[in-house]
Amino acid sequence: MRSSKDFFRPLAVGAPQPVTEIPARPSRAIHFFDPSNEKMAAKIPQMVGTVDVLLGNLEDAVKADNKEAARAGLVRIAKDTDFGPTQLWTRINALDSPWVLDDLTTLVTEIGDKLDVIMVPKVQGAEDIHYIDRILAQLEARAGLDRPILVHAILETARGVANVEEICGASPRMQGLSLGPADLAADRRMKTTRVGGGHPGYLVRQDPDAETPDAPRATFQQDLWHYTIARMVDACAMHGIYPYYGPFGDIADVTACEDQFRNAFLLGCVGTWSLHPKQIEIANRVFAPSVEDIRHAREVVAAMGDGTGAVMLNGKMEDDASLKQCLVMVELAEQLSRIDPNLKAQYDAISTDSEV
Ligand SMILES: CC(=O)SCCNC(=O)CCNC(=O)[C@H](O)C(C)(C)COP(=O)(O)OP(=O)(O)OC[C@H]1O[C@@H](n2cnc3c(N)ncnc32)[C@H](O)[C@@H]1OP(=O)(O)O
Ligand SMILES: CC(=O)C(=O)O
Ligand SMILES: [Mg+2]
Repeated sequence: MRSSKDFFRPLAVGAPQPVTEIPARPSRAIHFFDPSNEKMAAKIPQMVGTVDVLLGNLEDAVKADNKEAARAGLVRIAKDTDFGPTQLWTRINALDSPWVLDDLTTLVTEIGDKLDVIMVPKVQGAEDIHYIDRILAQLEARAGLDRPILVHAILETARGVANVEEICGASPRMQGLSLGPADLAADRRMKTTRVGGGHPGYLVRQDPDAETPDAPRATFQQDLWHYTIARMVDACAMHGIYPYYGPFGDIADVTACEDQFRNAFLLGCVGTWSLHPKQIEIANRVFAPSVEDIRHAREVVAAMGDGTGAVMLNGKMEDDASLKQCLVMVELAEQLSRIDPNLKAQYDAISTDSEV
């Protein structure tokens, strides 16, 4: 175990000072692209400003024969593109793969100054983060970087879920976690073949009626991912880092995608992945508080005065704790307003309404 005094010392001579806090940068959608796919890659410069995070994917979904082309493509895109307010992330190959060492060496030395976050797949425990932490420090020192690259882990093995708290706390670089429902389902030997989302077989059924025991009984589909997302949210909150839903593979089913994203937002996630351009709009809408929620939250803030005691507002009790819930929403709306003029206009219009 590292001494708490050493936790914020660089892990290599000449590496940048570790951060003491992870900045709350809006990241409603982490948009995946394959840098070896020329058609997709050509679209990336035009997507800057339309999405909070662009992620050059090097791992699963990139063919083995294209791994080197994907890495080189990402370097080229990063060098040639001004990302403005949009963050640039990458997902490297797994730590036991033949590609990961070159992924890290090439990306940090060539475009480390452009990369905000490195996503690490199939993280099993703190030892994986310790490995990444040290090698990143060495490479950052070699590249002369002046700020550390942050690390995001995908929760996609049963062991990773069992170790989720230690993963979140393993390094000051830890920025957040995403759910990896496809690999996680396989690793747990779950019996679903879908990439995220629900399953019609995972349900509860209404009790039989005593008078008509043979009458049809309503069923209610349940969320397969509730347990894992809830664990992830608590582990991230405990360590001051950010939880994200992951991929929703049924690109055509925009309704179920929106539902899954909203469940994650309500439970505490700050964003999700987008695999196809049409999922960006869904994520941007869902991972922002609604105008109604902000109107209510501002009313509570105004009614609560110094923030203590209890008041009645529209027939409901509000107190110190509900004020804190409202402040979560108000702060998120303020952060998003700084980068999204449409949302700013919608939230600003509320003040005008209530002043009239
Ligand atoms: C379990 C996991 O690990 S999930 C993470 C890994 N998976 C991924 O990253 C998948 C990323 N997405 C994709 O590969 C693709 O979107 C697919 C394979 C799902 C669908 O691709 P297509 O069949 O080409 O979709 P579609 O025909 O609807 O595409 C429409 C346009 O959007 C483009 N497009 C599709 N996906 C993307 C993307 N992620 N980013 C940018 N552009 C895209 C296509 O190139 C196409 O362009 P065109 O109109 O100029 O021809
Ligand atoms: C997200 C991911 O990598 C998975 O579901 O396996
Ligand atoms: Mg995976």
